[in-house]
Amino acid sequence: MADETLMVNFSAPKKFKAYKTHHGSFKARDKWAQKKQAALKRKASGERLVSQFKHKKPRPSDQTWDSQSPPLSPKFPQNHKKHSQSDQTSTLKSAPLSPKSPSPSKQKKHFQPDQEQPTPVSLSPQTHSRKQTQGGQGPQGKKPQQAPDRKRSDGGPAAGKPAIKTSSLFKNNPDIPSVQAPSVTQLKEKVFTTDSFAELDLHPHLLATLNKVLSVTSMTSVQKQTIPVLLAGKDAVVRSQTGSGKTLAYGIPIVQSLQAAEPKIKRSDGPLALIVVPTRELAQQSFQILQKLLKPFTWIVPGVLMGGEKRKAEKARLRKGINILVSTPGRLVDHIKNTLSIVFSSVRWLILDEADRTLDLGFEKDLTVILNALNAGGSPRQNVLLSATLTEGLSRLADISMKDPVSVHVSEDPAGVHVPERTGRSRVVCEGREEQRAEVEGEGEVEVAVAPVAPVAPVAPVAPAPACDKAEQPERFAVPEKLQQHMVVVPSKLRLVCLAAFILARCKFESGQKLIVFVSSCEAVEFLLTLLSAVLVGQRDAADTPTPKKTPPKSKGAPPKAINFLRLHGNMKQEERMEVFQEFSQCTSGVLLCTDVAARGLDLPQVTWIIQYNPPLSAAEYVHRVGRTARIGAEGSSLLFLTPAEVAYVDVLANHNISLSEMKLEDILSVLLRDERFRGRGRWDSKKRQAAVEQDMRERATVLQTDFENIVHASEESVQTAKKALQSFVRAYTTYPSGLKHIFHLRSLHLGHAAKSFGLRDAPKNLTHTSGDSTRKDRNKDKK
Ligand SMILES: Nc1ncnc2c1ncn2[C@@H]1O[C@H](COP(=O)(O)OP(=O)(O)OP(=O)(O)O)[C@@H](O)[C@H]1O
Repeated sequence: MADETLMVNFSAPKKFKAYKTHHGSFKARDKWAQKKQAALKRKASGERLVSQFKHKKPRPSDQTWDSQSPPLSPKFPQNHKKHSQSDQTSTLKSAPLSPKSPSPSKQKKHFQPDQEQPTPVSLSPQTHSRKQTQGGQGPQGKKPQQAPDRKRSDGGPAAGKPAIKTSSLFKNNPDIPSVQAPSVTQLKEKVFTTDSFAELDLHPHLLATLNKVLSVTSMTSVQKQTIPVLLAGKDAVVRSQTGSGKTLAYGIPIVQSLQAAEPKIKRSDGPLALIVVPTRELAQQSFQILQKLLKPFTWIVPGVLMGGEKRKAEKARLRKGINILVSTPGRLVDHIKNTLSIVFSSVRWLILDEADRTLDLGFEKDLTVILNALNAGGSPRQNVLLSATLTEGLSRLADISMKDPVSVHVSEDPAGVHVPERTGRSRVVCEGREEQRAEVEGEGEVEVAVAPVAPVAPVAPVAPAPACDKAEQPERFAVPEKLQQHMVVVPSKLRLVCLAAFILARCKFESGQKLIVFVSSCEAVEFLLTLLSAVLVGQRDAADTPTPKKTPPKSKGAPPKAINFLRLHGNMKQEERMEVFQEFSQCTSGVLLCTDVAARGLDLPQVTWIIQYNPPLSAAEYVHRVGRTARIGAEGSSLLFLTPAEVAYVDVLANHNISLSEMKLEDILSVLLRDERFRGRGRWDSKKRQAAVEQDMRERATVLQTDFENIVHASEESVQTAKKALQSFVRAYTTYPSGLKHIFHLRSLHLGHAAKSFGLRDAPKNLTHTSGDSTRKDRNKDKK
């Protein structure tokens, strides 16, 4: 939908569309990846990007680059154009990181020559860029002059080393505002109770399965409140925080009731319980839990239907009979319309897990079809809606499909009762219904042949929640008690290096860290996967020591600490999605780059950090994303990236009782001081002064950014891929709901700076968009 509102003219070569990495890991299956791997190998052998000159003695003439000097790789001629000094190269020293950093003039003062002023990274287009030192042909196709190796032998600012062409990363950035996080009373939910499952009147085999197979003994709060209600045959609307055990809260009563059914259930009875979930991974996960619960009750057959699987095989399984059916909405509708053997006359249970998401995803029409088909079946049934963020909009669904539902709100501070105390700049901002991010479930392949369904008691289409009334009190959401929530304000240009530095800090200098990074589009996920893998993974000259002087001689055979990058998004093939899901579930450390396809319901063990590289479309989605960590009473942390223009989002979250503490950009970037791969040419390591340390850090950040840019600009294809990723980011930026447009608006997006965070040296000239009207029209159309 939003696609149509953008008229972006990137003409990426068609063949490039086929470039994908495999299994989410970085594997060279395509040309671009091969090139990047080649670059990686060069680095791995200690050559960095100046390998060709490693053994050549630097000469004074090597210090400069002139028009006679061709660039260094035959692959790069077209990229070797000179960039204007103002926007492409600069000294690092003059730009403040934030208002708190020394002002340019102050910094200058710090770095007087008599105070060992650092050698400025050259501004001059006559100096060698890291790329320029790679060898190859110049603009005029002439041979390069010899360039010295930028590796130092003495630990000092190597005389004879090339200057590094630096991007103006720290210049012309908007000021970082000081963040006055409003004080918020967070809603609390006690996860566990002291009550055992044995107190419920469950079948002994079910009880034994809970204890032995699922290793659970005490009930969680939501289980204690929900299971008796459902066992009593009532409908329920269940809201409790992420990772609090909602799956068992509905799974146990279903299994308990079906195993006791008389006459004994047969496969041929068809579906008796239907569980609808918004994503395939969640469908698979819920199915696996039900399989475990059903271990002692072999006559009850569970099954799963989801987009991406073979319909024929699913039809065959439906024909044989499935008693507890888990499905994504799109695929279920597909079968309702096309599979004769799907019969709902016996359905006694309808569970809508992540019920609000199922509506948000634009599945309301699907849900109407499902409800009509169930009603046509005519059997009385229990209906249960569950989510950590059930909102008012869901009550309409409850009206349609439920009978006097019992409301289970685990929070100690039920919404509407307590008005949290706030100070600061809080303001009420209500999010309207979310725009659908088209890729999310990847169910687009569902072909629905319009076969007539004859509903006995047709239900009206489930209406989406109307746009929030400004005066309405926003929903208060509970987040896990042991979740440490952080935010960092990062100017656009520095986003990529900040993300990379954060990943390095967690995955290279700490162990056992499992990170999930949320990104706003599939293309950006793919792009980041390739780029981060190429730059951060497996460089053998990496030194993990804090100071260069202590750098050990290159260790023979000591493997570099590899970072396991994976990715998950809706444009992936189904098998790949499942493999990645399993792999990330089982690994003990790694980074999962993903879209919101992984935001809901997934129970991935031991995730330590959630990074929201792009802010979510709503506070509810924020809650679900961070809820992938700190589950079931465990500890976990989250980090939200905001640009200076987006800082007001902190207030929006505060209005939903979500409170964040600020991390400083400098603190995140400071990890680069420990990584010698990104060492610049200054002798900052020998100095203790704060200004020198900061200068060193900036230089290293620039080296890192230059690595990214070199990889992106290694070929026209990779430039096009970066542009496509940027384009997808811009498109996603248009999908923030109107209630958040004052924070996330294209007008406040600096394209040139955003381009930098995609490793592009310039803002693409042909990227245009019609930001306002048509986007709005689309959104209104969507609301009708
Ligand atoms: N009573 C219990 N004791 C210990 N662990 C439990 C208990 N109940 C559930 N768990 C575990 O807690 C984890 C989270 O459960 P579940 O995925 O059902 O949470 P949820 O509330 O549905 O989360 P979300 O809102 O994110 O979907 C799972 O690993 C599950 O095995």
